[in-house]
This record gives sequence, structure tokens and C-alpha cells, in this order.
Amino acid sequence: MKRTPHLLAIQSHVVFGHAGNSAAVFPMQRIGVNVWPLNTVQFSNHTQYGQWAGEVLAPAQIPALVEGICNIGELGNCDAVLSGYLGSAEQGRAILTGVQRIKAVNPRALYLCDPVMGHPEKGCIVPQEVSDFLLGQAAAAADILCPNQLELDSFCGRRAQSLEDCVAMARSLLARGPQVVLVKHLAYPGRADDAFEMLLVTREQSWHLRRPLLAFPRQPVGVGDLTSGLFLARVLLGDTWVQAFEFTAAAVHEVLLETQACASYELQLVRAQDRIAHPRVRFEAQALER
Ligand SMILES: Nc1ncnc2c1ncn2[C@@H]1O[C@H](COP(=O)(O)OP(=O)(O)O)[C@@H](O)[C@H]1O
Ligand SMILES: Cc1ncc(COP(=O)(O)O)c(C=O)c1O
Ligand SMILES: [Mg+2]
Repeated sequence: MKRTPHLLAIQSHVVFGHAGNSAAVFPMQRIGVNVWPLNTVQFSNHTQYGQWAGEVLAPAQIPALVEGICNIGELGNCDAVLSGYLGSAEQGRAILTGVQRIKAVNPRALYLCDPVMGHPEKGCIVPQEVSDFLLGQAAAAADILCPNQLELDSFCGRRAQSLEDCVAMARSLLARGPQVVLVKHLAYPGRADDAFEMLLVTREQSWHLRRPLLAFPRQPVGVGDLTSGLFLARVLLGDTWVQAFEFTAAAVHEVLLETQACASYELQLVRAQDRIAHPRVRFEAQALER
């Protein structure tokens, strides 16, 4: 029997609704991965409501929890670490120490960093020191980096001018260490206004993918977290990079269709669970020149 992969997911938890682990854990489990959720913050709701209650996990808890798993002899079973929304830069440094610890016992373990830097206009609030940490240290430690356009621009210190430019910028991130860069949402001048575009860049190849742009009265939150979680889960389940990319686009689109049909602001993950596991739509990634 094929082994079920194990994934340590270090990101936010919201009591109500879906963002961070609250957007990613159930879908990753639903497609067949054992998830170890480690919550960097526990907030009542995501920050785009403009108000929330709750607190940030003390950074020392991250190594303590990893050590606890080590002490029961399970750390070597960890196939991957995912990090997303962080409450402080110190938490970020603690995660990198945890990643080193896991790679020491399982050198094949992957680290996916979703560099959630916030989007002040949209109300996604992240402390500045977290962005500085992500720009400075996280990219070098990651095997897989999943920025959105704003985060890609921040890494490169300039705005992308075209699709070719986005590819060149993502490629420049590979030079810092990652094997793969997945840009979860492209926004460059001149792109089609009826499509939602994503990009996957490895050392050997680049792929571009388009899916339909759906209309929402208020953009749902947690889509990025769902995207990075499903991508990593599918890689652990044995997909190639491009297979995982295509699956992720389809499964996320299914969730958005269900969410739109329900006229809901929060992602409809429970209702969409069968569509996540078996997407009915399929999007083909197009290989780019390079
Ligand atoms: N097919 C789609 N149609 C319309 N909006 C989408 C679609 N897919 C994703 N979105 C929205 O696009 C935005 C992507 O946000 P962005 O900041 O680029 O990434 P992230 O979710 O990582 O922060 C989100 O607001 C999400 O709800
Ligand atoms: C607590 C929390 N976690 C994660 C996110 C990131 O969500 P997204 O996947 O839309 O980038 C947000 C965005 O506001 C948030 O408030
Ligand atoms: Mg995001």
C-alpha cells in the first residue's frame, strides 16, 4: 500500500471562516495528505474584515512543538513543511530553524514558503518586519516559493512590465535557492481582462495557465493559501510540478465556482469537497519558450 504523506503546515488559524490553515488543512486532508497544523496566530476571523480578536503564538512555541514531535520519534516522517501567514519575524526565524531540524532527519523533506506580505489596500495586514524577513531570509531557505504578483514585485524591487518580465523575475528568484516558483496570480500590464493567470517556473521550463476570471462583489480571501497547500499536497502525492500546477488550478476554480454559486464571501470548502478531490474542469498549462 502506498504511504500517506505527512506535511507540517505552519500558518494562521481563524475560528470563523477560511484563511491560512483554516483554508488549506481540510482540502489537503481531503485529497489524501496527513496534515500537522501548527497555527502561527489564532484570530477570530481573517484581517480583511478590518477587525479581529485573538493572539500571535509565542515564537518559542514553534521549536518546542517541533521538538515534541521529535521526542516521540515522528519527525523523520515529515515529508514537507509549508509556511504562510506569520504573526512576527521571530516566528519566521523559528520556522527556518524547524525546517533545518526536519531536513537533518529527512534530507528529502521539502519546504514551501508562501511569502504572505499583506496587501494594505485589500486589508490583508502583515507586520512590516515579517515582509523584511521574507524578502531577506525565507526565499533562500525555500525549495518552493509561491508569491502573488505583489510579492514577486517586492522580491525583485520593481513592478513587472509584461509576462516575459514576470518569467524573468520568477527566474531570478530561482537563483536565490528555490527549485520552483509558483506565481499564484499574475497582474502585469496588458494581460487579458477575462482571465485569471498563473505561472510556474523551474530551472528547466516555464508554464503559463489561464482560468476564467469570476465576478465577486467582494474578493474571497484564502485563495492563495488554498493554492499553495493543494500544490504541495499534490507534489507529495507524486505529481510532477506541472501536474500539481494544473490540478491546483482546477480544484481552486471548483471552490470559487461553489463560493460564487452560494453568493458567499467565505470560501465554500465543505460544500466543494468532492469537487476539490475530483475537479470537473481541467486547465492545460502552456509551456513558454523558457
Ligand atoms: N478565477 C478567479 N476569479 C476571480 N477572482 C479570483 C479568481 N481566482 C482567485 N481570485 C481572487 O484573486 C485574488 C488573488 O489574490 P492575490 O493577492 O493575488 O493572491 P493571494 O490570495 O495569495 O493573496 C484573491 O482576491 C482571490 O479571491
Ligand atoms: C489571518 C490571515 N491569514 C492568511 C491570509 C492570507 O490570505 P490569502 O490566501 O488570500 O493570501 C489573510 C489575509 O487577509 C489573513 O488575514
Ligand atoms: Mg496570499
